[in-house]
Amino acid sequence: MDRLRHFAKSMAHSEFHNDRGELRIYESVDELGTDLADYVAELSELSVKERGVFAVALSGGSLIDLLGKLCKAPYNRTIDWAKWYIFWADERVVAKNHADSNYKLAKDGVLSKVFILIPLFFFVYHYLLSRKGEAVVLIFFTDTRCRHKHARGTLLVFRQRMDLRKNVMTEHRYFVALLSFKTENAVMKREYLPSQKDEKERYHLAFSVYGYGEALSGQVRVFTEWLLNTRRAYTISFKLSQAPRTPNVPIVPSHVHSINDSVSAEEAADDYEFAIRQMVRTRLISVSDISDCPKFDLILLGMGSDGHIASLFPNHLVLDEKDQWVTYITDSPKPPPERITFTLPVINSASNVALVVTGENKAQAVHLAVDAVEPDCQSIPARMVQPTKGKLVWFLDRPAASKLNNSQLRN
Ligand SMILES: O=C1O[C@H](COP(=O)(O)O)[C@@H](O)[C@H](O)[C@H]1O
Repeated sequence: MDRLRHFAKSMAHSEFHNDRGELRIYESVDELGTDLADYVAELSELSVKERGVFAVALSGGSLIDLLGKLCKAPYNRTIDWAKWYIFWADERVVAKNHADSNYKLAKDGVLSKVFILIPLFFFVYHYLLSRKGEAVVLIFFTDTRCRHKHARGTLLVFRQRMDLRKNVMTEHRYFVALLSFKTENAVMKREYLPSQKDEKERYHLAFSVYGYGEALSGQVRVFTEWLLNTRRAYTISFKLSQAPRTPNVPIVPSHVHSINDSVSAEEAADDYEFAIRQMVRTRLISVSDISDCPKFDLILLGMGSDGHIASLFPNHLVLDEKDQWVTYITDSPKPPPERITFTLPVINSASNVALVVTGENKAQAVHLAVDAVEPDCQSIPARMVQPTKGKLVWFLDRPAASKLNNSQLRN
């Protein structure tokens, strides 16, 4: 199976190594997205095994779309999302709900598909842990205002997450059903519930969940009690506006570290560095044994057509910053002007850095960043990404690789 996967993977892209790291070149953006998700998932697994957590820094731009496969099967089930700590390698100093915010981009593209199930999942999971050996019924309600396929998707993911925790679940008999609140549908679907009265009585708890505002939750509870013939029903309700559009995977909201958007760029950079220092102190982020810099398990970078990475632009003074971990600029050549950014020492202290670049408009910058060319290319920020001890991997599609010197890499 593994050999097959390896074969399939090696067919999908060409892989080369030079002193600029590992270059992976893909025939299509879709293949790139699949391999990128695989790569992130493998690093996450490794890091969770070694350190118990995975500290990852994201960028904005086209990278977020390319990370989209992480929210889909199999990664939504197999990745231990609860162990992820998420940061931004750069951020625009705008409100979190502003169209230019890198946080918003990641939230809409990836993280919003991860938030909503958390309270429910962890609540139920911890409840189950405390009721060892007892039988439990979980009922997911939906109604016509909730689109059923999404409710079913959520149910499916929930069930899979529970099944993944086999060591806990073997302690229980549990049962999951999806019902519609509309009475006629509920009656129709009663076959999903334990049928015998004595069977019913063995289930002591009902969670009725999904898509309701406060006003309806009481009715749902009464209905649940009636169905289960028990007074120990428990109801959790979500407002319809919070209903997820796709099945979710659980990232813990407090593990998502976005910038303070209500202060100046300078203060936001200081605050962000302070937050990272706290995490280094508790070793949620490792520390480099060469510098005193944080050692992220993975930093994911995009690259602009001018060769900028994070918010480090060509010929900008902050490229020389050696002391700060996070710095700020107020004169970004690409709008918006105010940004915060990881500095090069932090990027180069990471255990892994991925540079993800697609499109022909970036081919010249890729050539200048990767190939051995004239000295003035030294000022291309992407060329300055040289992890001291870590590993650098370039994910390129064919058009982005089309100006590389080595003809094997171009075709
Ligand atoms: O402004 C930025 O641009 C770069 C590159 O973006 P892309 O859309 O050309 O991929 C991005 O990596 C960075 O995070 C962002 O702030």
